[in-house]
Amino acid sequence: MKITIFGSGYVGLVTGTCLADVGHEVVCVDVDADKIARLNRGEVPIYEPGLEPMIATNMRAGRLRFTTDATEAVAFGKLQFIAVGTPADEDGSADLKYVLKVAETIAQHMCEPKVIVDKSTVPVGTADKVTATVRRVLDERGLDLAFDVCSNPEFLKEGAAVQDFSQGARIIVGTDSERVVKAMRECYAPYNRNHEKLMFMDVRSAELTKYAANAMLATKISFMNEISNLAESLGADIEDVRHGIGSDPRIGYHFIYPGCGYGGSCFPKDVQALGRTAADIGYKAELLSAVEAVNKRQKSKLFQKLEQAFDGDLAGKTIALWGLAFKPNTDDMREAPSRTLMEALWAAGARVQAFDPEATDECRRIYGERNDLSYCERRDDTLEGADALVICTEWKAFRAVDFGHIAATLRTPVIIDGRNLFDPQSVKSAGLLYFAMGRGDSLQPRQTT
Ligand SMILES: NC(=O)C1=CN([C@@H]2O[C@H](COP(=O)(O)OP(=O)(O)OC[C@H]3O[C@@H](n4cnc5c(N)ncnc54)[C@H](O)[C@@H]3O)[C@@H](O)[C@H]2O)C=CC1
Ligand SMILES: O=C(O)[C@H]1O[C@H](OP(=O)(O)OP(=O)(O)OC[C@H]2O[C@@H](n3ccc(=O)[nH]c3=O)[C@H](O)[C@@H]2O)[C@H](O)[C@@H](O)[C@@H]1O
Repeated sequence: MKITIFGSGYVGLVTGTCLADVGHEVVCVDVDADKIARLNRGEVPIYEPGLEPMIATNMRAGRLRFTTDATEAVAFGKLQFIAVGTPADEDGSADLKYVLKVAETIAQHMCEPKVIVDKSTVPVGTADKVTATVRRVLDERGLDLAFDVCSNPEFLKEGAAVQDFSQGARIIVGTDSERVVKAMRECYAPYNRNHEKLMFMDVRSAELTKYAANAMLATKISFMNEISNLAESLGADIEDVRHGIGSDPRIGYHFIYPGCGYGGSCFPKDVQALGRTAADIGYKAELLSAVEAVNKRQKSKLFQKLEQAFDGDLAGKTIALWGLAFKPNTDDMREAPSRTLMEALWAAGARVQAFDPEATDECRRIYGERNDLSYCERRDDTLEGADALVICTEWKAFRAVDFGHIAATLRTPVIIDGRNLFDPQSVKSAGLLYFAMGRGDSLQPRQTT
């Protein structure tokens, strides 16, 4: 099947590559000429495990191409995917200007019927806006061409995007058109062999399903962070509590890790956008507001713990920071807790010595070279001359450490662990002070009975 994908970011690039990998012919189009030039040279602009070799294989096989030429791209695909950004607007609603621009572009160039597939995360009612935009431009061109607009939200996670796309739990399609059902069945047939994954529903339900999924996941995290803060004050250990509640199959172990707040390009903006949608129809979405508020508070916890450890005086201190990305296995730093921390530390007159296995270049792109930020080549280089160690991201390479070496190298024996990676007893027995999240007893000997 011939497929065009507008937007070659995390979602567009992964979607296009995976669809080419199962045998479809794919053209990815982007307005970022530099990104397209890099892709055509075989450079992959994002870090995503497994993606680079898959792109290379499918480019060599002639099934995957990259272009900035919208005319060629629109002419190519029977399916025209929209996978461009939907960032938060000033009032928190999703900004649809990129989505509607693509709708306009498709309508300006199409000369035969097309199925337009909205993969970007968009508020309920967006398919109607895309339809109206396409119709307006076709009218301006004096053309009466058939077209369909459907919703096909994406549920992949960064860091596991290829696997999530290829082995996702479900494929949601919102449409009331038999033509779309047929086309989308053909597109996704390679993923639908083991059992039926395609779920067809009306467009509005599909659009809402995406926000409901992200809001539910964000709610789980904020709930756990709330309980974690209670545990901390009550002298309980959130890690024991997590195991205790996760063992109930109605709750489950997945996605209930407390931490230093959720980041990334999606949960923050999507919870906000759903709240905005609710406000627009006069509904006060109190749970969503609480989820956001708890997350905002949680992101400042690491700084507060440092202040606590240093009696409020961080001026002139040097902080070793492990993990810049908003989560492991990505170089994405959008809304990362590390940014909240670094910016607070700089405002307080402290320096940061940071290491991340993949996100250093991204950090340089965001913050550039500055006197109060050193980029370290190796994890343990951050410890040299540092007053404390803070862990922001749970990369695998941070899990096994020599606490004796950390204690001997840091100027002050303090670890602030935003991801609860370590056993408090092991840290403590190396002579380190351990401030974790929601572990009320982490500074005291653990009771064993
Ligand atoms: N990043 C993620 O893990 C996920 C993102 N989503 C949603 O997917 C959408 C895209 O997100 P990302 O891929 O992260 O965004 P991104 O920012 O990584 O990529 C968007 C791309 O679209 C391009 N673009 C903008 N206008 C264009 C136009 N008129 N024509 C062609 N290309 C254009 C940009 O240059 C950029 O390369 C958003 O709505 C997001 O909420 C959904 C699931 C997962
Ligand atoms: O719409 C999207 O863009 C995507 O948003 C999330 O994916 P992503 O943001 O890539 O990453 P997650 O693994 O969900 O993590 C998001 C944030 O939550 C935090 N988190 C996650 C899980 C957990 O138990 N605790 C926790 O604090 C992570 O550290 C991270 O900062 C969803 O998991 C995807 O299903 C969805 O498609």
